[in-house]
Amino acid sequence: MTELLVAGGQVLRPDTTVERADVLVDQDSGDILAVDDPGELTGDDTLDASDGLVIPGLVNAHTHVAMTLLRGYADDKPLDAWLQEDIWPVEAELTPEDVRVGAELGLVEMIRSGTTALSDMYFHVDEIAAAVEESGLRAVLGHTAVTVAKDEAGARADMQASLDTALDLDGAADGRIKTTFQPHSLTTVGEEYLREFVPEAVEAGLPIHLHANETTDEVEPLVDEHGARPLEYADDVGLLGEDTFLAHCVHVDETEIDLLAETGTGAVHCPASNMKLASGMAPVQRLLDAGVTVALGTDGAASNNDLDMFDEMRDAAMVGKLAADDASAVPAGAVVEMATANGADLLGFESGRIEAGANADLAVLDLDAAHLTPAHDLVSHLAYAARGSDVCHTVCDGDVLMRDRDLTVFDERAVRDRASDRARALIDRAAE
Ligand SMILES: CSC[C@H]1O[C@@H](n2cnc3c(O)ncnc32)[C@H](O)[C@@H]1O
Ligand SMILES: [Zn+2]
Repeated sequence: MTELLVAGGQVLRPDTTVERADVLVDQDSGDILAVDDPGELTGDDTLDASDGLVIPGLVNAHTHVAMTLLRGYADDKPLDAWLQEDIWPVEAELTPEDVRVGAELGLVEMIRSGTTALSDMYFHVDEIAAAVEESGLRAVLGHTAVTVAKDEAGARADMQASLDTALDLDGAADGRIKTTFQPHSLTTVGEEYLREFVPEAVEAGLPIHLHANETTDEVEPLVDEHGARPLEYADDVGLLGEDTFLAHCVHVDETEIDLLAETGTGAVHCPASNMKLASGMAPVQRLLDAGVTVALGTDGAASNNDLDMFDEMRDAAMVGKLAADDASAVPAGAVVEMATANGADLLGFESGRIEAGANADLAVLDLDAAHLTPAHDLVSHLAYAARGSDVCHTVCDGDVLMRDRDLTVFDERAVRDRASDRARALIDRAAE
């Protein structure tokens, strides 16, 4: 057995207290073996965390990782216009190799900023899976189906591809890859396709990930068409349940919040994307009060415009207070739980907590920085003051993916160069 000792750090424990401890990792199983007082444990290899804060690896529970290629390409528009006028026309030109390079760039950014698990919605998923396998990270992947503007054969083929991808890819990368069935949203997938394919996905035991209740432009036509709130309709077609998580949940009323809680459906809050696209403010404190499991996601880099989960924690706390008109709403400890344990729970990973038996997915922040001084409250710092660039070591599944800010996976310079070249060529193609 090869053992890694993460030594001398202050460690964020599952109850969101912080104590000085050593963390011993079994690199063969990829699990945490023990958390004990400093000096009590020994390992074959040591990661020095003596000036650091050791946290569970962050969980980005809703993203489109390959969209890094479109970072800064189209800004300052609302969701519908942004997708229809800018994003979808360019995405139609994306090749499998583009998606591979975009995913690699996003995964590099995640490792650098302490994210060790992601839940992704996109296409050319084999390329994303290959990038995830190479990265050493953990991911929930899937092919996202859209049926609007397709003929029946095309629509059914896309839904079937979502099912087949989820079934085929589950367990890849030695179990670091899991999958979800992914209807894109309640407006971009027709009711007949949801009624046909959702029961098949449920029958096959597949978890489900979709966008829901993101904008009023999406909610109002659904209410008009179905005479019910969008999540009542989602429940009627069988989408809600303990294995489903919904990205956004901005415009949810009390009935829908209760429905999420009763059915055990998760919500992934994407505060930066919701602010940038002016989609609205999600009622996060109300969701938490109702007992809904709320995780955090960046959404894609084209609507954020980065994949830094520290930004997301800060944004979630800030906009959560504004939405509740209450400075005590969505406090630091709550956003840290959303970005760690809650995300892991929704994605179905045994990570998100630093305790014996959990996956050894963790990040170490260098606390030796002006913006982290003084250290009254390190949970406060995580939520309000820390940045992705404070992360100095990242470990996933027991493997060190970044040590002293040097990546041990990917040739970062080459990934960035290829991504720049591919992004330029893509935009040129789309403009032709
Ligand atoms: C068909 S693959 C996934 C699809 O989702 C698009 N997308 C990116 N951000 C959002 C968002 O906030 N709401 C809805 N859809 C979004 C992405 O561009 C891909 O086309
Ligand atoms: Zn999204």
